[in-house]
Amino acid sequence: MRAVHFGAGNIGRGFIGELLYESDYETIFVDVNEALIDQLNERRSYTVELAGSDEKIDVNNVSGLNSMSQTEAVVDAIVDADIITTAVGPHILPAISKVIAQGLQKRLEKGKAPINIIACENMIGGSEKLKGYILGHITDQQEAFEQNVGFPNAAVDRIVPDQNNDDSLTVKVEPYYEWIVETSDIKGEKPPVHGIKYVADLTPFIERKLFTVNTGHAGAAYLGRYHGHQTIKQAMDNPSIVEKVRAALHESGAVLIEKYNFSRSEHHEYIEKIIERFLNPDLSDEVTRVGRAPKRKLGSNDRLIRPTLEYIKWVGKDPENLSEIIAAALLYQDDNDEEASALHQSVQEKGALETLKDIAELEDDSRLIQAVETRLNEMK
Ligand SMILES: NC(=O)c1ccc[n+]([C@@H]2O[C@H](COP(=O)([O-])OP(=O)(O)OC[C@H]3O[C@@H](n4cnc5c(N)ncnc54)[C@H](O)[C@@H]3O)[C@@H](O)[C@H]2O)c1
Ligand SMILES: O=P(O)(O)OC[C@@H](O)[C@@H](O)[C@H](O)[C@H](O)CO
Repeated sequence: MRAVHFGAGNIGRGFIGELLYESDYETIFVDVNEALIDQLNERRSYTVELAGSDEKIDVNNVSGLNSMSQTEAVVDAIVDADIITTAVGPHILPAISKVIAQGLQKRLEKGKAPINIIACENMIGGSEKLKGYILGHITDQQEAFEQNVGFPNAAVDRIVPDQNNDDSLTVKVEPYYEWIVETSDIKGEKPPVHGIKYVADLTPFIERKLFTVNTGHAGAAYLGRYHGHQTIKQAMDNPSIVEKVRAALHESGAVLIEKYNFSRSEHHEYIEKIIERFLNPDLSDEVTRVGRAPKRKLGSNDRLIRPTLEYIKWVGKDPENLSEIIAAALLYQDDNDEEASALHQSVQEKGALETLKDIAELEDDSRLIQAVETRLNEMK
């Protein structure tokens, strides 16, 4: 079987590539990083190391293509693929949609078997979103497209920090992982990938993941940066930060428990397990990686604003800890991060609250704005 995977970065190589290999796929990684692509083609193999153990997995049968300069080859790879996956970042999905559309169109012309495209990005409805971008490039055969191309939404969870290994293809990852895929939009057979858990309704799973793992992670990153810490572990070793992150996860958790009828004790165990993962002594994860793209993270449907608005709506109390994380996100600075620079400039020009209202599409008198204002005043 053949997989075409867009994005040979941390999660692409360190998670999706590993599971595809273990499921007998040959994987063609499509990326824009020439050096990485050359190395994949030279060696056809790389290693995944499980942090905290001696276990190493050699991932074989891999190669690389450039999504910008080798479009014809990418199109042909898509024609012969059995599955397509992505892990490029939500903002890159529009950029890869045209070449995917060309490949799919050619598949349809040749009457190939149905195929599924799974976006493994940290967002709600990622595959569906990608489908929207791809549809913008599908000029004919729309009906065949709808019948033969599935875009099942997914939730992926494994912490893969930026890498700093002697071997530049090696990826060190945490042993834990979860890959959940919704069955409702699958076309043809469910892709036989070891490690995927198929569910009929992804909503509770993606919300639990995004509003616990990623809400807590963002909390550690933004509060960590505010207090001068460099890594997530250092931030979480600060007793005041770990308590605020835990309390924020109990705020988002109160909503999740209520909405999805999760067992309270199991959800509290889930929170503690995540805090333990953030404290992993065998991984070094920079707050700048976890805090990257803060404008995206302050979006209305993302890990900070959605759970805070829902806490106000469902629980009716002051979202004390979630709003402190949002305040810290508004004060976040990283000159090497385009979104962080734009955010900082906007905060300087029109103030933190106006910036938040714009990014998160909130009203002046919103309780969330008032809560964040209180926290900002306390933090000054
Ligand atoms: N790292 C994690 O812990 C983790 C865990 C779960 C989900 N994710 C999600 O996975 C996605 C990727 O994250 P990551 O941490 O692997 O980032 P990354 O930066 O390590 O990898 C992204 C890769 O995409 C490539 N890319 C950029 N533009 C491209 C284009 N036009 N065509 C093809 N490739 C392109 C980059 O060169 C890079 O290799 C994000 O949506 C992230 O939220 C990450
Ligand atoms: O990838 P982002 O930028 O959406 O979020 C940063 C981290 O929180 C994220 O990559 C986690 O490591 C991952 O979601 C764990 O499963």
